Amino acid sequence: MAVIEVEHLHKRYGQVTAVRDVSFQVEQGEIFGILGPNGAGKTTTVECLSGLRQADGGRVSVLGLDPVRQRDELRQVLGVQLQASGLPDKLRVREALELYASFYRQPADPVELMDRLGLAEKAGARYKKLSGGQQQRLAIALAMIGRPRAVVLDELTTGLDPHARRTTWELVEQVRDTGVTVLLVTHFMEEAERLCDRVALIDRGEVVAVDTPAGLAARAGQRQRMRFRPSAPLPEEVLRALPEVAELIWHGAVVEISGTGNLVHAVTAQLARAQIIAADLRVEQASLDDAFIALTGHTDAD
Ligand SMILES: Nc1ncnc2c1ncn2[C@@H]1O[C@H](COP(=O)(O)OP(=O)(O)OP(=O)(O)O)[C@@H](O)[C@H]1O
Repeated sequence: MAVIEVEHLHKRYGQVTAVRDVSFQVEQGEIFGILGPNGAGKTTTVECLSGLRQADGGRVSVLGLDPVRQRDELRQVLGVQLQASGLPDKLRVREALELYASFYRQPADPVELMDRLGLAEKAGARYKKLSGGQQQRLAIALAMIGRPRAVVLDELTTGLDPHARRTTWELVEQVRDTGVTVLLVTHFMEEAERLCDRVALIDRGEVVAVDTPAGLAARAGQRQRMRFRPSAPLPEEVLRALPEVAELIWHGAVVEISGTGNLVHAVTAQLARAQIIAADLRVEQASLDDAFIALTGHTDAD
C-alpha cells in the first residue's frame, strides 16, 4: 500500500505558481527522495502533504488521511522536520525532546532516542551550543519522538561538513531500518544517489521523472562502462549479443564493455554462467547530475 499519494498537486502564492503539477506515490518502508534545484517547489510540496499548507488543486493522502481535514490525526503518525527548525536558543536537548514527547499519545522514550541518535552526551546542552550536525540529529530525534510511521526530512544535510553529512545519512538509514517510511527533500544529487530507493525529480513545479537513481541515469540514455580482467577466455559473441552491450574492446588483458540499461547485471550474469571471475572490476555509471541535465535540458545552477 502506498503510504503517501500525491495526485496533480497545484499551489500558487499570489502570482507565483510554486507547484504546477506534482504526482508521486511513496511505498511503505522506502526512502523516497524529492530532488530538484532551489525554487523547484520541493518545500511547498512537503508542506502541503504535512498539512502545513492547503493546496489549490489536486489530491493528497498520507497514511490514508487528508492532511488538511485530518491534521491532528496525521500529526500522531507523521514526523516532520522542516527547514530551519527554529528552536529557542536556550532550550536544552532533553527539554526539547520532553516537550515534543508531551504532544503525542505514545511517545518514544527521550533517553533511549538520545542514545540511539548519539545525543546522550549533549542531553543538558543548549540548542545554540550544538554543532550543525548535532542540531540536525536533534531535528531527526524530534521528528521521531512520536513513534511515527513515516517522516518528512527537508534539506537535512544543508550546511553540514562531509563527515557530519555521512553520519546523518547513516541515521536516516537506521530510521528506515526500523520500518519507518522516509520522504527526503534534497538538492544534493549525491545524497539522493546514496540514500534513496526512488527519487522524484522536480523542476519548476513539475515532476520530470520518478525512478530509482540508477533508473534515472539509464532513462537519460547515459552510457555505463565496466572494465575488468577476466580469469578465463570470454564468451565474446554471447556478450556482444546482449541488448545492453553497445561496445566491447580490449586494452591488453583488460576488457572494457560499455552500454546502457542494466549493463552490469546482464554482463555479470553471463560471467557467472561461464564461471569467469571479473578481477579488478571497475564500473563507471552516469550520475544523477548527468540525468538531471539530460532530463530537464539545463543544469542545477541554471
Ligand atoms: N510563502 C511564499 N510566498 C511567496 N512565494 C513563495 C513562498 N514560498 C515559496 N515561494 C516561491 O515558490 C517557489 C517554490 O518554492 P519552494 O520553497 O517550494 O521551493 P524549493 O524547491 O523547496 O526550494 P529551496 O530548495 O530553495 O527551498 C519559489 O519560486 C519560491 O520563491
